[in-house]
Amino acid sequence: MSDILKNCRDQIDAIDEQLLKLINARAALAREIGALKGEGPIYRPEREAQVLRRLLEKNTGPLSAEAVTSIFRSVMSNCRALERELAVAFLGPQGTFSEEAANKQFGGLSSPKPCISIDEVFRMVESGGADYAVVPVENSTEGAVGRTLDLLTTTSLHICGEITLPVHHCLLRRQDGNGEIRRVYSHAQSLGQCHEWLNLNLGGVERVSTGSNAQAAELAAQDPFAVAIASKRAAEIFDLTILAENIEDDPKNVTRFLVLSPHEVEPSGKDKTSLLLAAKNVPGAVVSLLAPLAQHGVDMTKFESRPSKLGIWEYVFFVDIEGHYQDPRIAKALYELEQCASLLKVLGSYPVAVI
Ligand SMILES: O=C(O)C(=O)C[C@]1(C(=O)O)C=C[C@@H](O)C=C1
Repeated sequence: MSDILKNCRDQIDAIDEQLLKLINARAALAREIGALKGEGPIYRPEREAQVLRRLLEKNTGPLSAEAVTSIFRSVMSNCRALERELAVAFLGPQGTFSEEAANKQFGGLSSPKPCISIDEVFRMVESGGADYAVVPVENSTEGAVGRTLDLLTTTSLHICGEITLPVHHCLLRRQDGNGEIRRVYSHAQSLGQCHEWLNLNLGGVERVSTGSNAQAAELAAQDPFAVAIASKRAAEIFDLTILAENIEDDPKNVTRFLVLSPHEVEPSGKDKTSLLLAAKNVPGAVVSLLAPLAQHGVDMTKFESRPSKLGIWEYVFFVDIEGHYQDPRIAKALYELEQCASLLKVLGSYPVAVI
């Protein structure tokens, strides 16, 4: 071993010892905080967002912003686990993008609860079978996830966080598969996100939609004439060969997920509020819904309409605004909005996603 290499490694050993002491000192403080929380929630998304934002401001590299957030999410996850383990429900099975999103937000999952449907994810948390739910809400190519929006209208849970996940799809096949491809399995959203690529490369092949991409990978693992569109992680789990990578039509394909729980979240300094609105059945009512937001200078980041289940050609609106419902300016705008809407439900205020 060269002297330079030995010297670098000796320095790394010394730094690791310091890091170990410091991380344990941090963990001991987190445990102390845990004891102060009593019956209150252990996971504080607003505090975690503040910790990450502060570190990103201070980061001078060479570690990237992504690396710093990933390391510190894992540190906080381990500190949190000393306070109490959290059960997180998501659309399973293992290997879905929902699992990846949940892992990202919580810095690893000590008690994962994969569910068979989005309905089941909501139910799991509503019935106390899990502490948090992670559900997809919209994709940059395919738009809203209708089932999630519908369930948000009736749930008692609050949105307490958002996760943005770049989504890259792979074409997967059994290791021993060769010859004719007769079927391509994937979730309908993913088939849509790879529509052009499929037209160009697998034009005549039947497209079969499945409950999840992971299920598609599982089916392809049993079918020598099939391929699946799923993640790299699904390829590992189901022992499949990657025939092609990044086959999504838009290379900037991103899915946004929501985190839900029975608890509300305190302001973090950079928050979003999601609202469910319905307009009165009079001319100009939809336009008047937007007036209080404009008057108070509240920025809207999303406006999505969805057929209401109550009547034909009646709609509800999902609106995201910048700010926390406890901010006096937002509170005023919401009060005025309530006067002109036939329905206003605050679905939750939560920190804007950190990377
Ligand atoms: O500040 C707290 O409330 C903590 O419990 C500490 C800590 C952390 O490790 O920094 C852990 C869990 C919470 O979600 C937020 C932050």
